Amino acid sequence: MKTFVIGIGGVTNGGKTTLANKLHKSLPNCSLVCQDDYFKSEADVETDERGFKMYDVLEALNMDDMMTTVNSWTKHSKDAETTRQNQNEIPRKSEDGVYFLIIEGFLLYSYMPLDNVFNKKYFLTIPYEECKKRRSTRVYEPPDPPDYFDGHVWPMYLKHKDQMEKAERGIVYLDGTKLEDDIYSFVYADIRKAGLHWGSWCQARSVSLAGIPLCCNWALLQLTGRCEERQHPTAPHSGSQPIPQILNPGLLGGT
Ligand SMILES: Nc1ncnc2c1ncn2[C@@H]1O[C@H](COP(=O)(O)OP(=O)(O)OP(=O)(O)O)[C@@H](O)[C@H]1O
Ligand SMILES: NC(=O)c1ccc[n+]([C@@H]2O[C@H](CO)[C@@H](O)[C@H]2O)c1
Repeated sequence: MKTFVIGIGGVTNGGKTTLANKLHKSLPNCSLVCQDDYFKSEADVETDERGFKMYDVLEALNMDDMMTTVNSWTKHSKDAETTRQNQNEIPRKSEDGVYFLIIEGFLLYSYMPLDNVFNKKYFLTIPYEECKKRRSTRVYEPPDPPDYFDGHVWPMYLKHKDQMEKAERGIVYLDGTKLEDDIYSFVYADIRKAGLHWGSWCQARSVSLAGIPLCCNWALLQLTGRCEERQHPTAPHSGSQPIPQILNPGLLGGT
């Protein structure tokens, strides 16, 4: 089984959906899960002391349902591969045989059950002013009440980003003010680059699935010197030091 799970996280209006849709169209055998599809109904979302509906926290989302979807995709990919092998189909080139899953959302990297699912994590950032401007053109259901951006959305984003950075686990930051096509081309090339070492990568993943801690795979990859993939087998509790990844400084987000 060859699967590759891509996280497209980031700030509200950072361009996650735009990027995820482009990748979804261009990657073969690719599925897409959008976190926004798992919001609870308005009545089930808590209200804070100022009267703001607290949409920008994990509790506003049915994350268990989202995980069920992700796990079901993993199972289906596995079943599809088994069926193909049972039918003695000619094995395709390794890259062709990969099943891609894109998970897109604004609160991906502080939700622990998803953490080991990702093979590659991207995070789009845009500055406060740009974010506020883009958000003001959007109409959510329910629409943002006055002062919602400053009173709830942006503070929750900063909190989430802070938590994420404290536990940095191989996230590639993207500057969401760059041209849409440039961001897409960079990410697409980065994913293809990861695919170049597909064989060893899949081996590492199946070892982890067999129950050996991911940190062992991490060590294995370091020993074999496959630097490009160091960030993949992320081990949140392994105690290993985060390895900064600077693939394309021009696209790095700094906000
Ligand atoms: N690279 C870009 N440069 C300028 N504008 C962009 C860029 N990418 C997306 N946009 C615009 O920003 C707005 C938000 O984009 P998009 O819906 O992709 O963001 P998002 O992160 O999915 O937002 P949210 O999750 O909050 O709904 C849209 O109007 C989109 O056209
Ligand atoms: N989709 C929804 O139900 C909903 C309702 C109200 C607000 N939001 C906003 O969506 C963004 C994530 O894409 C968050 O910033 C929410 O505030 C979504």
